[in-house]
Amino acid sequence: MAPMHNNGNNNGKVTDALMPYLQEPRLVRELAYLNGQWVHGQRDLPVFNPATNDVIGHVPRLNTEQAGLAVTAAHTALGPWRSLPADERAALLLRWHDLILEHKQDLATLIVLEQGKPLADALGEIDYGASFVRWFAEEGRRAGGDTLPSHIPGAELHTRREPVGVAALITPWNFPHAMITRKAAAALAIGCTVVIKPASETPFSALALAELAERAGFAPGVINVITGSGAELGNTLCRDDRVRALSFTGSTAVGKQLLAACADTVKKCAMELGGNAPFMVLPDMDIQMAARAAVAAKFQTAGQDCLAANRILVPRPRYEEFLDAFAGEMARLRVGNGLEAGVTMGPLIHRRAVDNAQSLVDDALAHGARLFAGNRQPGPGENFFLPVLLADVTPAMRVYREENFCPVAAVLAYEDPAELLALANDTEYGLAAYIFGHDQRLIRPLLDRLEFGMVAVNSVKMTGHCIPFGGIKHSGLGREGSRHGFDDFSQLKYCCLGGL
Ligand SMILES: NC(=O)c1ccc[n+]([C@@H]2O[C@H](COP(=O)([O-])OP(=O)(O)OC[C@H]3O[C@@H](n4cnc5c(N)ncnc54)[C@H](O)[C@@H]3O)[C@@H](O)[C@H]2O)c1
Ligand SMILES: N[C@@H](CC=O)C(=O)O
Repeated sequence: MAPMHNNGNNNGKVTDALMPYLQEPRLVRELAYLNGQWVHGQRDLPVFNPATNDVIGHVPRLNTEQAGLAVTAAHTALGPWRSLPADERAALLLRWHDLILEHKQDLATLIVLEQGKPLADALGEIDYGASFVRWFAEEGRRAGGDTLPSHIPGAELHTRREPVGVAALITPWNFPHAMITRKAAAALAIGCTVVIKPASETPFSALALAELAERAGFAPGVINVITGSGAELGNTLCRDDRVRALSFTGSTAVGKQLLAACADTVKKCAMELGGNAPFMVLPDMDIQMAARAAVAAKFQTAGQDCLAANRILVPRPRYEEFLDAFAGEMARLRVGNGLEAGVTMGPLIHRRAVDNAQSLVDDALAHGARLFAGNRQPGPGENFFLPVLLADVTPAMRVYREENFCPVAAVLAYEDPAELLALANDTEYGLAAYIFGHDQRLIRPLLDRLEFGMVAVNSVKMTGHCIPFGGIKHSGLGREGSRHGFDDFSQLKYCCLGGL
């Protein structure tokens, strides 16, 4: 299709591949956003559409000096921003929220083009992302401290909740919009300024958010978006003493490196890391309903979701019945380009992810798993991997131990409640767990003993602006969303006002 628009904002470069799809091409920025200016790097990085492998545009590969300049901008903007009345910060956030929803269709289309998920899911992500902006705008007006009963005669004791300072936000590619707003809205509402480093695979969603923030009227330096190598820029942000908080969402391996890099400057660190969720089917559960829920919980975002149901645990007497039902539900998934009507599962993010999926299946089959359903036909493009159902998975297999992050479902049978709990907790991860069933005598003890930060009973959906999203063990530190979302971006100051 011939391009309809020229956004003309990128020094002669035009993202021809994106233009035909957008109502407002100016949302696509191929420059980084630093101190209220759109800036170049010395080199560029290509951005690919995972469904076609076409290059859809370029963004600057900023160097470490430019990352430092972004921190300087955020540091300079901090004083005026934190001094604004909370109502004024809230008003700006609400304007940003309204602009996001006004441009929902374009923002969702951008997600599909750079991330691959189906358009309906991308539209849902924009609603989800915007909900954090509204929530924190409102909560920021109520985020105060406490007055304490005094133990010192004549003294007045109170605490204030103050912004921690400049916050670095490093985000992944699987939710390129919502993982930014969930952090940025909390940080900004409480009075921090931010430097955002989106994943190199999906920078356009982040830059579109910066464009809308500029239109909303945020002052220069309050919101900065830097693009380039994760390792180079991430390391610079972690080592800069002016950055007082790091909020990271991504893999456990990278999170551990960043935690170590932050030790020297003793930053507040929020870590939203990987998961390996158990999906527990109880003996009294309707099997067809359980299978439908398990397919939804496993294949969302083509399995590239931190909440994906990775280890599906089924009572031995209902095992084969469940496998049949799951295979039937899985067959209804329609794999293809996320822009095509009716597609329910898109491509994986890149070829490396496809190779990893294949190697997980090969490893499981070599260790005795059964390929129950799914096939080895190629998908509709290089980065596609068709859904696979593996039965008879064991703890010896990589697909059980690792966060598999692909459309491979692993099912195991359990004999009794003790084995169910032991299998569910048998992972270094501790993000989310699902229980499907009705028997309270089984559910209550599981709620007590499951080692996960979030547990959903009879619900695939568990996320939202008002809940404290987060994991334990190697899945992370801290919570996002809810009133707890402020904790990693704020610190208490205790004041003792003596009577003299
Ligand atoms: N817990 C959550 O809320 C949550 C949400 C979404 C994704 N995730 C996790 O994210 C992972 C998938 O995302 P990903 O592949 O983008 O993760 P990743 O760890 O590879 O990358 C995340 C971010 O870190 C940057 N980065 C990569 N290497 C770096 C380094 N050495 N130093 C500094 N920064 C670096 C990347 O550019 C990106 O911006 C999965 O593990 C998934 O579970 C967790
Ligand atoms: N699905 C999660 C993000 C994890 O990948 C969410 O809902 O926030």
